[in-house]
Amino acid sequence: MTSNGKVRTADSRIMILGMPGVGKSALVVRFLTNRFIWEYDPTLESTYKHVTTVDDEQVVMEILDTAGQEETIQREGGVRWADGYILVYAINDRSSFDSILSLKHYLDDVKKTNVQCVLVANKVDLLHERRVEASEGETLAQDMACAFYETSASDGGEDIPELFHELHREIRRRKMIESKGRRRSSAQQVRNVFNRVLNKIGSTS
Ligand SMILES: Nc1nc2c(ncn2[C@@H]2O[C@H](COP(=O)(O)OP(=O)(O)OP(=O)(O)O)[C@@H](O)[C@H]2O)c(=O)[nH]1
Repeated sequence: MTSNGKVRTADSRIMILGMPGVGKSALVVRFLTNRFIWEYDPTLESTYKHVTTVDDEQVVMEILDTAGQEETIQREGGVRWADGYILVYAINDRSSFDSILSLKHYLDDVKKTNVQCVLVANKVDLLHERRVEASEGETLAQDMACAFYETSASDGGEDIPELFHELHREIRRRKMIESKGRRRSSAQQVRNVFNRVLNKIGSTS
């Protein structure tokens, strides 16, 4: 809520994606409540509005937690809505890691740009079941030009707030660059009109 009573719009809209069961809901709940809950309804898609502090600034985040088996059309609506994406796989599920790159290509295609994202390897508490090395996650994150975190929603998850904050920073950077670009192009348009008027005056005098 702002001081004049209006509901503040979100500073960043974040969508969380990954195969079923990798722990997307668990990560969101850990971020929002600092708790771990063992089971969630796998069919639910939920949006949360959350006020938090990033670099001493109060920000409003909207978070869309998707169900892994979502309809394509529903998912595409979420992708268009979001400013940035958290891509999640589980370290004990190789296929969830293998699906990440095509997911990133899908996001780039829908948004027609190289999207802002963070790569998260979840369930690091299950080290004895590891099927994906940390170095593979790091390399993939470098290829996708995004930050990489290995974490566990069930086991502490101290770095979970930081991964949401880092994505927010990336989104903010992108928005600043885009709004500077828009300001520059509208200033240029004014200059063009002005020049045309001057030329016209010059040619008639
Ligand atoms: N050991 C362990 N289990 C986890 C962790 N995170 C989630 N789980 C478990 O993994 C299962 C799936 O977690 P969810 O958070 O529902 O996964 P999801 O990606 O939201 O699943 P869908 O909604 O089906 O797409 C649940 O049984 C969780 O308790 C973790 O960090 N470690």
